[in-house]
Amino acid sequence: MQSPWYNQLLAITVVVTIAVALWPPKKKAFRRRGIDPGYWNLKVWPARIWFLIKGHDIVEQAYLQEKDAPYLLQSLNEDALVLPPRYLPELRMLPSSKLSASLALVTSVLGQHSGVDIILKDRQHYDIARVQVTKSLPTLLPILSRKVDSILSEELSGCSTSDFTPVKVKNIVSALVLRTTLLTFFGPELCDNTELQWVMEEFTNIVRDMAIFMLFIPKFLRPSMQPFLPPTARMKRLHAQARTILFPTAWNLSKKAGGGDTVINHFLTTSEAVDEKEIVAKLFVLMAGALHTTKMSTGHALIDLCASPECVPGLKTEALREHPMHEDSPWQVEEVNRLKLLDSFLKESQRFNPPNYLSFDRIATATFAFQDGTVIPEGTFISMPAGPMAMDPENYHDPQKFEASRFCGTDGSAAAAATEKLQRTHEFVGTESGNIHWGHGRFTCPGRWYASAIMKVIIAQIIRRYDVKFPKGQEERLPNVYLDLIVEPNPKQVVLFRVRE
Ligand code: HEM
Repeated sequence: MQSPWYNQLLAITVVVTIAVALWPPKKKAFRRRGIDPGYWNLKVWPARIWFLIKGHDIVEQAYLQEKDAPYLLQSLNEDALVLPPRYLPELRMLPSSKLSASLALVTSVLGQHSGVDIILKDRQHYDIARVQVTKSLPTLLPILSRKVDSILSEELSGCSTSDFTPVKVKNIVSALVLRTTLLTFFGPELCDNTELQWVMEEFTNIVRDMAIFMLFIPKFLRPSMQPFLPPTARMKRLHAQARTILFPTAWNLSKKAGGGDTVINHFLTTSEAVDEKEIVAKLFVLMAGALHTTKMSTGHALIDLCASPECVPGLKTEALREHPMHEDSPWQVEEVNRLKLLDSFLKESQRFNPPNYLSFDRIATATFAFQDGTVIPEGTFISMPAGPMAMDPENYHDPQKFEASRFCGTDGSAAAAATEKLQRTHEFVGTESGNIHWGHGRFTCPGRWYASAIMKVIIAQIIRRYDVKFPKGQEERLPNVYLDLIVEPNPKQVVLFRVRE
């Protein structure tokens, strides 16, 4: 007769063997790039750090070596499945019941711990950016145009027609984008409120700090630890501060604006019951998304003006044709829409400096299979290699060459002659094969018409009013800063400004 110890040992061995067999590394079918976090994620930290330092190179190399093969990549938080572009047509047809962009956004910043998950409640933030903000552009843009002018005059008050004045790109772009965005969100009374400016920028810092804390805490402990972490208290105070600034005045402001084309007013008027806490939470997330991306893209564009001085005369001629120098009236939306060369320049700048090297982030909310049989299990975080796609000769002729007129022909006439559909893909907001910098499909950035319009006004006004160039001895852009996959303009970059005669 066998001893009870023998039976127990046998039972334990069987259970462990089954557990190991049923618990292989996640999504084993796909090749892995970067460092494998290994069984039970034992090597997850080396994998995360490697991604932080080398994420950009890993994605680039993977595309060059095997662009049609999906691969797994341990990013800072989630384990992402990077899919090749050939799956895009199928992915864009999938219903929102199978793919979620908002959930991917929340997951990527561990936003369930910092309140970013408010965007999962409904689509109010998305609809306001897409519908109300875009519809308000004809009335909003002239107001923003005047604001751009006054910010430029303030920030460049030391500039003259005789000498060039050095200005940090980061500072001027930050002032322009932050204050115009606050004007759009809260109206003229609040856009220059420095406390509100600080509050709105601080939100992103706290979300980042919370995510960093959480990475060090095992998943199952996170919800119980969250209330005791320093970012939680900071976030609570920040929300309270925002409500104090915004809510005594919000209704009055909206009434004063005569129906109110501010984002806060759109939230108030489209909410069934006004819940200040919820509105502030949604405003924070929308503002954070709008600010960071628009600042980066505008910074890149300003630097590209200096890096490609040969494209400035054409852009200047176009801007002066649509808005002659003697006119001190603000830009109108129809005039901005006619800036086709500027559209093309901004698209080319974005092609070279995408906001993120991976785009089209989604979470599979149900298991599905592609036509080739590849199965994407529920819960998979998927992405696409936006950066390398934009530099693929299959998508763009001579992709390494910066061609300001690539999307419209040298004088803009090609775009004018093209069909309406073609014209639309040639706009900055348009997407063509190889371009997923605004995302793709049914969740494409809903704020892109607004972002494009304000960026065009900023760059067109700089071109009309100033000569810009790099400091003496600098011919090329300082290298971009890659923090994992985010492509930031170099924070040290300085541009010289001189008032045009
Ligand atoms: C140059 C500036 C901008 C860039 C490059 C950009 C890019 C993007 C990208 C890539 C996405 C993800 C789309 C997808 O995965 O299909 C996105 C989503 C979004 N963007 Fe933008 N964006 C910009 C400006 C703005 C602005 C100014 C607003 C608001 C007025 C805005 C509001 C949103 C919203 C609400 C989402 C959806 C978030 C969600 O999934 O819930 N964006 N944007």
